[in-house]
Amino acid sequence: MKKKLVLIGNGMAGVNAVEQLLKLAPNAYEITVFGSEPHPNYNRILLSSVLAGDADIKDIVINDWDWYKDNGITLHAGHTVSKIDTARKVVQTSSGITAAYDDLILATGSLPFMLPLPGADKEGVIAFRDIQDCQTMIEASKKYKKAVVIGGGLLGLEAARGLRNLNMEVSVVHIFKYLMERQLDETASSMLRSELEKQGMRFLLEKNTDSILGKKRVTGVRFKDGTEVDADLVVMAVGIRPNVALAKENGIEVNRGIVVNDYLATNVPNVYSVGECAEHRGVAYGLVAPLYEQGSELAKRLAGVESAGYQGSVVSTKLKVSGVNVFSAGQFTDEPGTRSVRVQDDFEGVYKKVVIKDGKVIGSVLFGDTSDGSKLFAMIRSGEDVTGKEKQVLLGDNAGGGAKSGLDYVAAMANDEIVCGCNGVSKGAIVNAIQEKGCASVNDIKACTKASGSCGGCKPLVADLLTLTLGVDGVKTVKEGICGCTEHSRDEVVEAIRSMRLTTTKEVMNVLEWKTEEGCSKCRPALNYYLGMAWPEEHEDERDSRFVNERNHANIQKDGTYSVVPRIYGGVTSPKELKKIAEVAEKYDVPMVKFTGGQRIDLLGVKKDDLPKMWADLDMPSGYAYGKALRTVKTCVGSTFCRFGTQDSIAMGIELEKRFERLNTPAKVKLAVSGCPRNCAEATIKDFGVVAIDGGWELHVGGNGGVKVRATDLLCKVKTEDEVVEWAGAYLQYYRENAKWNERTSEWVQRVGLDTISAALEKKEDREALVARIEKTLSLTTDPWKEIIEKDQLRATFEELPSPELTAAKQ
Ligand SMILES: Cc1cc2nc3c(=O)[nH]c(=O)nc-3n(C[C@H](O)[C@H](O)[C@H](O)COP(=O)(O)OP(=O)(O)OC[C@H]3O[C@@H](n4cnc5c(N)ncnc54)[C@H](O)[C@@H]3O)c2cc1C
Ligand SMILES: NC(=O)c1ccc[n+]([C@@H]2O[C@H](COP(=O)([O-])OP(=O)(O)OC[C@H]3O[C@@H](n4cnc5c(N)ncnc54)[C@H](O)[C@@H]3O)[C@@H](O)[C@H]2O)c1
Ligand code: SF4
Ligand code: FES
Repeated sequence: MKKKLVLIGNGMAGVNAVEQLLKLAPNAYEITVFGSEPHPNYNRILLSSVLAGDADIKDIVINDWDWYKDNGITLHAGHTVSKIDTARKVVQTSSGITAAYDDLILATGSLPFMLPLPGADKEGVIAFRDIQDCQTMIEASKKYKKAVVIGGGLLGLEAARGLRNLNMEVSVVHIFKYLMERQLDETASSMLRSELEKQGMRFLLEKNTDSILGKKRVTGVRFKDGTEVDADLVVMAVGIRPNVALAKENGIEVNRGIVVNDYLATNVPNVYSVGECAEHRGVAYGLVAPLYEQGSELAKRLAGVESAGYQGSVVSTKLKVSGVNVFSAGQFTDEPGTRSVRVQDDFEGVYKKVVIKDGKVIGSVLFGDTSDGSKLFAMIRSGEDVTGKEKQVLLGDNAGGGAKSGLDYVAAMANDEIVCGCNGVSKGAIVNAIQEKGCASVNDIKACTKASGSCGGCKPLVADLLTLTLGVDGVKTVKEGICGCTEHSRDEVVEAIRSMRLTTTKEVMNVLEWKTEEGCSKCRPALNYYLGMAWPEEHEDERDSRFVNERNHANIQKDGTYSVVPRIYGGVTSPKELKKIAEVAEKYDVPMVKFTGGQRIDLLGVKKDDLPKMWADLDMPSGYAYGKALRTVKTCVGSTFCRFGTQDSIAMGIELEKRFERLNTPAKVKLAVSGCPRNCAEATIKDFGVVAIDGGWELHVGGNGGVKVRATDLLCKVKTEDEVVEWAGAYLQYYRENAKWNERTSEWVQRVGLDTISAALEKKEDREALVARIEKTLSLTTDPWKEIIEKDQLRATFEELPSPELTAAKQ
């Protein structure tokens, strides 16, 4: 008869131990699992990705409901064990379910630490630990604007990034002067802070929280120094505590965590513990890699496989915030007896530090370029002697001597050594996937073994293993599908549209065998754009494939109202135009009239059914403030009035705006023209910036003043106004034809490189061909609001009344 195994805690550590046990001894136990959360086992690590909008809840399930059934496991999800009778070997849930065991695993994880502040029980004060918390944040972001995250550690910063992606204003409160002080030194921490500030996060450092303000729901946070910050949502990310209450109440020895020996056994016979709740040699871990190592040892023990037992783990961390590469491992601070090698490149934003003691690498911090992370981590764990080649550890062979390459490292790894700590995948499992299952790219390996699918820190090692096993030529260059509905890349899709003359999204989906019938919110607008770009005459814009703002030709606001932004060429208006705008604002009771950063006037708080009437009364062109299109052309006063001006920037700005208005582009496009190098129109943070110089103009490209600030690259200098217009047209069309949908010029220029763009535009005949194509497209555009006003059926969608045709059809 099978023995009975009960697992309390359906989380990452406990279920991983069961998975490993099933591999070693599939028939040894009848298994019962209890989990408080009403979900199957999921990857908690990826909650950060769910919050950031990069993954769905369904994508993060590790073992679905069927897995339990297929392995004969009884799962009680949504049930909390409240009692363990260690004498009778029975557990009981608060809902009354009982289960007898021969062996019991406690894997109850941790509880987020909630600061015991006055007001901490208010609505809107939460932790970030499980699916429920994640959903609460996503819901809150739909209604509220201001989030405060308390704690500038890994969790706090990942929460902050996610909340920024949800369009919330985020302030991170941290008790120390430096962020992530448990993982980074001051230099790396300062670099991290300035990078995150560029992403729009605000930091309140050295702040000790005093209380949470508000009546029923939180409205703010007060600090001990008397200052306050507004908040509609407060996320506490100030650390975790092992969840030990159940063990303690039932006579199992507990210190900070549940005390276990090298075989993960507690002081009570047949009771084991793994995961964040367990304390081994005085350490309770908070990262998955060590928990999986514990699981592996426990599985061996339960399966009767001899082993040396668990010896403790060295840990490494990687912050999962897109656009920021941070790695930390081992002991990274300088102590007596340690020496370190550092490299700092402020131009590239790179910092690397390796700490060495007694000839061995004992710790490392990397910022900006973390590609050496896995290699350094392997060195820390192996304790290899690097005496005499300390510099090569960081600088590679350029520093002389013979430090090992990444390939040497993976070659030297033992087969059972873990490559992907997040998913507990060994070198042997990866090599097996390559040799036996035909995996030939990092993506294949991810799909097959899960390695590299969580924090991504092991990707370089996985790539090295591929090269080692298959040779450079055998590794598949990975093409990324434009979304989950297809494996076809942007270039393949555009090529198919062109070569097969596909003109509707349905055709594209059929011909390229889309996996879903209707596509998704990512591919449908992208296809609609590519089709319009390739076939401006033949393709009919598919309104339903556009986002709500573009469908309605107005920006939806957080309260469900819209904004109206008429075009004001070059930011130049007249008393007559201003009077008209004022009259319309009064007539429709517009609650707010505001100047935008792009030199125009925003009428905010407009009801949907007033939109067509207001546009009819305004009789001005749409400013496309809502679209992936040319937005504004900002100008300074230039030589007309300014004593420094060398050229007429206003006339140039108006010329460009009139020429390119209504142009559909992969992502929004902003232009600016400055009348002299003082650059008052801030042309060097625009998608296309024009700066007047003595005897001509400088043309700048790829700038961005938004979340990721980027200064432009200088494309070229030209002499005449006509040349400015020609280059602008050629550049915009080249961008339209080559960028991915939703890719800003700042990202595109970095991806394809300025040299490629310069080469494509260098020859006059190439520029003229591009200009001819952009002019064709422009000649086919019409003002959307004029069209809506004129067409009853379109107007009816705004007035929320059935259109005359529909009414007639029903009668
Ligand atoms: C947002 C986020 C991002 C993270 N990112 C990373 C990362 O990038 N890298 C990394 O290494 N780590 C990361 N971590 C930490 C990692 O997720 C944890 O170390 C890991 O999940 C701990 O696993 P565990 O099984 O010990 O605990 P848990 O995953 O917490 O599982 C314990 C489970 O037991 C259940 N339980 C508790 N008591 C009972 C009871 N009495 N009866 C029944 N069920 C019970 C709990 O509800 C829970 O579901 C992250 C954590 C979070 C929250
Ligand atoms: N990428 C990753 O590896 C990753 C991501 C998220 C979470 N995690 C893990 O999840 C667990 C929880 O993460 P965490 O960041 O909450 O824990 P943590 O203990 O690593 O960091 C908490 C941070 O909050 C700060 N803090 C403490 N009290 C504060 C206060 N009163 N006001 C402001 N700041 C305060 C601390 O100085 C510390 O930097 C950890 O085990 C962590 O390793 C890991
Ligand atoms: S950029 Fe030069 S010309 Fe334009 S306003 Fe500034 S100083 Fe005057
Ligand atoms: S180590 Fe995190 S995904 Fe592999």
